[in-house]
Amino acid sequence: MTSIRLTDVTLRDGMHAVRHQFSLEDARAIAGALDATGIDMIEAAHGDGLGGSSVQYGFAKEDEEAYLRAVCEAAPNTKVAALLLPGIGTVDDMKRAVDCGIRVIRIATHSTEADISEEHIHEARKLGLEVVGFLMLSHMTPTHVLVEEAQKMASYGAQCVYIVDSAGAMLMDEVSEKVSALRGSLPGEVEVGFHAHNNLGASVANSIAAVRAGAERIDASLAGLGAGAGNTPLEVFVAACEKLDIHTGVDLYRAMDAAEDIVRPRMIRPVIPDRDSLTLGYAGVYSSFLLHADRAAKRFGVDARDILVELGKRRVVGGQEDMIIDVAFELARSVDRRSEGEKRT
Ligand SMILES: C[C@H](O)CC(=O)C(=O)O
Ligand SMILES: [Mn+2]
Repeated sequence: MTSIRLTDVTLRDGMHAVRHQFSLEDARAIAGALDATGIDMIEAAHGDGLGGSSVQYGFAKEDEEAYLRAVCEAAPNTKVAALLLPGIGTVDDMKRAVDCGIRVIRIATHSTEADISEEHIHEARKLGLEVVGFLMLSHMTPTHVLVEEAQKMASYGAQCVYIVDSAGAMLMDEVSEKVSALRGSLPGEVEVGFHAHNNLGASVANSIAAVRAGAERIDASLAGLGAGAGNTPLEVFVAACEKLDIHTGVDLYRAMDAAEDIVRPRMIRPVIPDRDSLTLGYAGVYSSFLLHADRAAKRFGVDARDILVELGKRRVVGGQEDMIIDVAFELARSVDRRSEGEKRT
């Protein structure tokens, strides 16, 4: 039987889907329900990681430390992790998170920029944290480059490196190719992880493909709550794993109940591949751009899909959120110019 470890991201990636507005009470309820499932790890933070609460990424409802303390208290049997994107979060943010009780840090960079994780990984190891490297928008990066980037993270001290399908743009063959290349080239003691988004409706199948290709850790979230069309739904993935004899250590019924009774009532929109979130996967765009693009589309009177397709063509990456407004503005201006031209003829 294959055994894997799951990390739940409802209280971090799921934050994007609720505009970072979970209350402390929401966090406690979700963390407590997850703790009861027996899951290995829970990630909690602003959707864009430590220090993410800002004009650029959207203000969170609660103070970061209060939020982390609430999750650690409500989930005493589960390791709590935080995400940190160098440039958004700092080493001081990480130290404060350690004081709140986190035991794991996941350091995220664009999939060709592992070198900016070196200092943070070193500092995290000095603090005694378990360290995971998180290579975002992995679909944009050829496999041999991804392998080099993962090797850099491992050489800095990461104990696990994730392939992150931030755009939900990958399908099973690509997942298998990338995961098995990492598994074949990293030292045996460095685990390989996979983080999916469901924009093409393939998150569960992709996560199973990752396990079959050698991934030891998989991310999931209750009811799939996450950016875009969400992440791999935890309860669905656990059920699929049971059928395939893959051991996760998660209690299926408790996960189903937590998804249904605790998370679904807290959703502010259905987390499904609808026309806009599907376009993220189709165009290969960062899932957390979805709500920003929806807002820009309304403001400038254009179709959010046109914004997302143009962002995909420009290969825009995380941190370039301001481009969403630029593109929406340009699209609106070209529509205005066309209608001016039509009036003249
Ligand atoms: C900051 C992003 O939301 C990290 C992530 O979950 C992804 O890239 O996917
Ligand atoms: Mn994600």
